Amino acid sequence: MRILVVGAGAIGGYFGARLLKAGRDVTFLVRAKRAAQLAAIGLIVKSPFGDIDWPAPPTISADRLAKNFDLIILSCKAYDLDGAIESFAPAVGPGALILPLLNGMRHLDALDQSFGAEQVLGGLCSISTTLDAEGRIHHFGNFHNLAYGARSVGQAERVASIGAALSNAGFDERRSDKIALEMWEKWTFIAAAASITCLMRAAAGDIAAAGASDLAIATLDECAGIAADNGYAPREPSIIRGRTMLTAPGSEFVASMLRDVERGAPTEADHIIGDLLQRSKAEPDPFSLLRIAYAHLKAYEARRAREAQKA
Ligand SMILES: NC(=O)C1=CN([C@@H]2O[C@H](COP(=O)(O)OP(=O)(O)OC[C@H]3O[C@@H](n4cnc5c(N)ncnc54)[C@H](OP(=O)(O)O)[C@@H]3O)[C@@H](O)[C@H]2O)C=CC1
Ligand SMILES: CC(C)(CO)C(=O)C(=O)O
Repeated sequence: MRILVVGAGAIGGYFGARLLKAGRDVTFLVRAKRAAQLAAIGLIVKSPFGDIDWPAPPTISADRLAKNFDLIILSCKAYDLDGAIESFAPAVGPGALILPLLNGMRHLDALDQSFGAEQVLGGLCSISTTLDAEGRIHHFGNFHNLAYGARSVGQAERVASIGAALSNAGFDERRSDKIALEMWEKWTFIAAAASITCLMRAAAGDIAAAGASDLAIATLDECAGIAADNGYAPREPSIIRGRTMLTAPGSEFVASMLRDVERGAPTEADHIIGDLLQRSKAEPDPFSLLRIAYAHLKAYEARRAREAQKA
């Protein structure tokens, strides 16, 4: 099975490297800067599950793509989605399946519109990774899960065909028969985690130390309420897991969005928090924690844009 990984960043680079190491046929679609980095230092992953140092991994640029890939793993940030769709479109033949790993849900609409819903799977990953300035991928924590699944009955048979390509590759992989619900559960958690850790500019354990874990729980409950009102009430175990992660004393857990803010990078605030807020069916509350977190991130982005214009 020929796999195209779109973006060799923190997520695409991590799972792509594990797949390469497991002997799978992987090519990374990259832009010029990342291509140069990979050619110079290779694909480097630092992980508690074992480091990878893969010299000159297979890469391709958008202008050289042909329709000879079976699986396209999409791992760009949401704000790059339109450009990424344009870039990898030449690789999408009638038999290809697209597996997006972005947080949130709205990307599915854009992908369905461009390629047809029958080619777009549901997918998510739970992992904490970041790309440093030199292009190395750092994996934190002790989880690296990837879940995928059919979004319609028509996809069920085709989705089974990618199991062998993703399994036994050095990360936890799972086919889900409730992928839409799992994506909403992940979205609920990441929206709350990004909101509270960005708002506090602190890790879960620091928020607990400040005696503010109740705010983390209130944010999670607000997100879960929106999911429920949209027909995807998170199941009890996912809520308990979320509460535990967001309130654990001493925990260094932060959402990747806080790492983006701390290095002055753009954020996925619109995709992860703004879109969830927009789907709220409750009476608007001007002082909702989610709204305050979103305003905080939009103010950060406004300042970032203003300062970039001056520079
Ligand atoms: N990091 C994490 O811990 C987690 C992240 N996620 C989600 O995964 C998604 C990806 O995040 P992450 O990997 O952290 O982001 P990164 O910014 O680390 O990586 C994204 C990569 O996509 C590349 N890219 C964007 N557009 C294109 C294009 N047109 N062609 C080729 N490459 C392109 C970027 O390349 P370039 O260098 O050229 O800009 C970049 O390397 C997000 O939705 C995030 O929310 C989910 C779970 C955990
Ligand atoms: C919450 C976490 C670490 C889980 O994968 C994540 O998705 C993120 O920080 O972007």
